[in-house]
Amino acid sequence: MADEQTPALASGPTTIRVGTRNSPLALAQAYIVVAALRTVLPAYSFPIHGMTTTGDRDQLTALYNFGGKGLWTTQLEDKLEANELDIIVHSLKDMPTTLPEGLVLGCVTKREDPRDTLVLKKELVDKHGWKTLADLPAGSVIGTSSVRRIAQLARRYPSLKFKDHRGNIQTRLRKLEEDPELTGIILAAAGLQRMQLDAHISQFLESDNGGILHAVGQGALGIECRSGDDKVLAALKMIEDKDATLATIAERSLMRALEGGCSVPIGVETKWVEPGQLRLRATVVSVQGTEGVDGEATEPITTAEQADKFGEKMAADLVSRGANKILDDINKNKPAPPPPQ
Ligand SMILES: NCc1[nH]cc(CCC(=O)O)c1CC(=O)O
Repeated sequence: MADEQTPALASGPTTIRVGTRNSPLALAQAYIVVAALRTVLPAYSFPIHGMTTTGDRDQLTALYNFGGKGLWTTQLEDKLEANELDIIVHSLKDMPTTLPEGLVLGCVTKREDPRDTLVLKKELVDKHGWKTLADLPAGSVIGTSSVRRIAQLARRYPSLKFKDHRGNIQTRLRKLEEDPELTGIILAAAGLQRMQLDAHISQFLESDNGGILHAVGQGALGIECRSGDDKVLAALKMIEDKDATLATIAERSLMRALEGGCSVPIGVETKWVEPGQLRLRATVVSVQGTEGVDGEATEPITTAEQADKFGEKMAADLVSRGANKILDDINKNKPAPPPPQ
């Protein structure tokens, strides 16, 4: 955090306009970022503009958007480019690894717990005392639409069944209780924690011993801005978290190098095993969970360039051991997007 304001922050307008999607989670995240900005820039104001995007309205098209071109983000980015907004707050995991020209990832803030969690149907917990995936009988149905989650869970728990499950977090929690077929659902810890819904969590899915790796960027917030906007960049620098930034740079460069969009089954985990020493684990799994290529390495990381190289190196290692075959199969079998309506 800067002790003194840079000249860019000390002069000119004192308003930073904040764009976000309109979902309860996105709004909660925008409030978190605005609260952090207020503590470092108390004289500034941060009006929040919520927007319902195509991705929110049309979940079918969004699902087909394997390439990660960001149906959830382009309309907000148009407003950023048109100077109608100054920053956009995103779940980093929903941000494409390549941004439109002229826009940059201005900062990554302190990361929440990046793990996935299991939320079990209350009635079944009360009746059977189930707590974890290992407690569930064969054939239990887990709701999730994430290929990454399904593929990894199927690999570890081959007797589970999966059912498509979408909507915002509140909707998913409601559908879990209402749908007689479902035993449980998988949700990111971070989203539940940010909305004080973490009492619903039955189990944190661990990464050890062939466990579940989370999505690239999961649990972190990414703030997008114009590349030449010195004032905003200086403000964002003050709320940046260095560890989260370097770790997510490595994760995103791994994904970029594998040309994976948000629906491609790449799981990762980054941990600072000691200060300046980053351990990166990654897995690329086939859609049915029958094949997988795993990687793990620890390197000294203190700069963005090193983090970027680390991710690329891991990607090359995974490819040399067969990850490209899995990704090619996925791209071959990718359904054509539905016609526009
Ligand atoms: N794809 C939706 C999405 N984007 C970010 C989060 C959770 C918050 C985060 O990972 O930062 C979620 C919900 C979920 O996966 O449970």
